[in-house]
Amino acid sequence: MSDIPGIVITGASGRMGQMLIKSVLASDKCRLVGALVRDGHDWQGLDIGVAMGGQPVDVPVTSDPLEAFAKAQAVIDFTTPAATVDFAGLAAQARAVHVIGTTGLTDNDLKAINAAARHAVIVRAGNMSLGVNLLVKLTKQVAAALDEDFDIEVIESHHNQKVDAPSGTALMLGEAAAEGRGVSLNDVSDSGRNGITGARKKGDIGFSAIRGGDIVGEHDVLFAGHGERIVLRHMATDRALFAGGAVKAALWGQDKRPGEYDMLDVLGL
Ligand SMILES: NC(=O)c1ccc[n+]([C@@H]2O[C@H](COP(=O)([O-])OP(=O)(O)OC[C@H]3O[C@@H](n4cnc5c(N)ncnc54)[C@H](O)[C@@H]3O)[C@@H](O)[C@H]2O)c1
Ligand SMILES: O=C(O)C1=N[C@H](C(=O)O)CCC1
Repeated sequence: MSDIPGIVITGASGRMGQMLIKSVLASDKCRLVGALVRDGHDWQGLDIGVAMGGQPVDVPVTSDPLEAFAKAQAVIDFTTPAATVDFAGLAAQARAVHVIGTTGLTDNDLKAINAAARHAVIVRAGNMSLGVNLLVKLTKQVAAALDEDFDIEVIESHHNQKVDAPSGTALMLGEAAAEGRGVSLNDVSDSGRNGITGARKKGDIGFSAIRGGDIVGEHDVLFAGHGERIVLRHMATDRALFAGGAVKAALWGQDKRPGEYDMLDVLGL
């Protein structure tokens, strides 16, 4: 029995799942103890190393979350909102740190996750990269320094398989801009413009989503004034960035009290 934390990766066959498996296997600070896929997936029962086209790593793929989480000190979860809500309850039952990267969560999903965080540590962020979390801080600072003569627009680009919009990152940036301005994002958010929309409403925070090809994730926060524009930009070119942040969060959470945390907590920003 090793004393470094054992980690389960959910959605193991997904884009982020596979990247997370590689990150955990490459780390000497944690070990892989489980790889979870949807029930009926053809990887079930295979060794995860072999399923991913490499050497065996002695971790069979399972579709039983209870069995997998019982062996884990942390669960890293980049799946779908419905799966993540289920996993939040089960990870809390197992007293495992639950790192949530899943985006597209509704207010009801967030309530369920918040309830699970009464019993266990949950770290949730729409983006686990250092760069984006720094951008969140900068966005709040710039929004606080400028008045409503500067229109704020968040523009995001992602690959053509992404299912939610605006992206989790865009919403984090929009929340930060709204906080800087001292308003609630719900009151000023404007996304999905189409048709005769009328002139832009002063004070609104706009969102635009581009989907195409294999774009990993790009975000601009535009502050457009009269005669000048400020653009804060982050461009991700490698998903390893998100996986590295998630593993860091799983380790950080090991000695924390139950509650809901984010990457600003983990990174000390
Ligand atoms: N927070 C971040 O830094 C960050 C970074 C990248 C992606 N994401 C988010 O992570 C999520 C996944 O992204 P992706 O590109 O890997 O998607 P993906 O579709 O490639 O992977 C999702 C995987 O989850 C699996 N899954 C669904 N329900 C499941 C269940 N009940 N049990 C086990 N597995 C289940 C699917 O089979 C799939 O393999 C999205 O919400 C995305 O926006 C967040
Ligand atoms: O590929 C995705 O999906 C991504 N999702 C996150 C988001 O919604 O912001 C982070 C970037 C990649």
